[in-house]
Amino acid sequence: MAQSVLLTGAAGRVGTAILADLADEHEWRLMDRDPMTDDHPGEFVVADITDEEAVREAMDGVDVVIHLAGDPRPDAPWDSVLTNNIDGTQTIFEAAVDADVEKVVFASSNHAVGAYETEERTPDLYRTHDDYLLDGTELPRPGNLYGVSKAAGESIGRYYHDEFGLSVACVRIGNLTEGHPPIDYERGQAMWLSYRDCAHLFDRCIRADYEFEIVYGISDNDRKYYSIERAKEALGYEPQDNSARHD
Ligand SMILES: NC(=O)C1=CN([C@@H]2O[C@H](COP(=O)(O)OP(=O)(O)OC[C@H]3O[C@@H](n4cnc5c(N)ncnc54)[C@H](O)[C@@H]3O)[C@@H](O)[C@H]2O)C=CC1
Ligand SMILES: O=C1O[C@H](COP(=O)(O)O)[C@@H](O)[C@H](O)[C@H]1O
Repeated sequence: MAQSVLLTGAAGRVGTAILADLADEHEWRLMDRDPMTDDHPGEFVVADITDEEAVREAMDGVDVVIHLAGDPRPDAPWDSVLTNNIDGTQTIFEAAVDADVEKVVFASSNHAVGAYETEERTPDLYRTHDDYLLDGTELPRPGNLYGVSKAAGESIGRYYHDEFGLSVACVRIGNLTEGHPPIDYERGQAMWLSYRDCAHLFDRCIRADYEFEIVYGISDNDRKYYSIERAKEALGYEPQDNSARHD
């Protein structure tokens, strides 16, 4: 069934991948601090996610929030991730509870667990012969302040689930690259997420029933150190792409 979905950070790369395949699948309300120049479905709200009043207005009548807005730079400074990724995310969750939203899907990141990639484990970790696998049950282990902000976002989601019963899915997105896996970048190839698998995974997050989930958002790459089993089991994720099938 089509859902009414608020998509924050709609003008960015992940938002673009989602809307490319799902524009006609749901009723969209899009939010970003930058206006969107391309054609887009639904209403577009130009607002910052730290603007509580604007967020509350945008949340009215919404079933599901996909929360992408934030500073995506792995080297982002603390003041930016504190404002955009941590404070902004808390504002979104608080407003979602007050608006009786059913589900919030949070764009987490591989960088929430980046420090598992120790010197001893890499680069073997990025290759098919290595069987080391993170499955989403491990503790966060960020390798930068951006990763800290994503781990904080997951904890904020856990709190709003436990305290208020909101359904929450945290997707630890790998490396979203359009058309083909990253070139000459083993780490990126192991965590590649194609545009169509990205759209499909977020569609499953909109449609599936769950309580609180942390899943990895990558394609079905031969080389992988993130398990996609939980995304398959809990959400019905069926990826079609694999970085090993590209040159
Ligand atoms: N692209 C990727 O491979 C990955 C992305 N992610 C996460 O997915 C989300 C989306 O990332 P991308 O689309 O790649 O980034 P992007 O930079 O292309 O898009 C982010 C969008 O959010 C908006 N935004 C940022 N701060 C905002 C604020 N305070 N209020 C309103 N809008 C704001 C920006 O204007 C931008 O349009 C981010 O949270 C990022 O951390 C996580 C892992 C990998
Ligand atoms: O969280 C993110 O991760 C991807 C992949 O990380 P990288 O350090 O291997 O580039 C990154 O491209 C994206 O910008 C970021 O938001």
